[in-house]
Amino acid sequence: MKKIAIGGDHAGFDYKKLIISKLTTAGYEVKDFGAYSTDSVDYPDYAHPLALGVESGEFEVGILVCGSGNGVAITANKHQGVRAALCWTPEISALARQHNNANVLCLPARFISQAEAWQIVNTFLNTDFEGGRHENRVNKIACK
Ligand SMILES: O=C(CO)[C@H](O)[C@H](O)[C@H](O)COP(=O)(O)O
Repeated sequence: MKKIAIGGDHAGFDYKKLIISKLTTAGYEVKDFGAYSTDSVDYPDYAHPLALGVESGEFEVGILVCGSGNGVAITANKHQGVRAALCWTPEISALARQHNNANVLCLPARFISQAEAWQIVNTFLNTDFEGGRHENRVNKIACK
């Protein structure tokens, strides 16, 4: 079972809480990197520690939630080995895994419902990288 890191800012707090509850019920081991309330915070303070955990290999998958999903995605993608994808439908989420081998899922809490968020998470966790022609492309992403 995958070890999952989850985090976000105040805008993602309620969604994060719901996703943690569903993941735990499903038997996943989940580490919550915060934020821990809806008090206003700065998303890099949570996205950087989570991305470090994925970069180091401690966590196979990360999930980040902020208002638009962009702040956390931009932050996480500063880390080598992190491929953070902003996903707003299950179809985009599947493609982020199949074609991009994304290892961090970024959710826009202010633009999707909680039910949609869970479908997107579920798809991300249950879709494999296709490899093949995509392997070489993904290998070219990293800056040497
Ligand atoms: O980083 C973001 C936008 O790129 C996130 O959506 C934040 O959650 C958002 O900026 C927070 O906005 P707020 O007005 O401070 O609640």
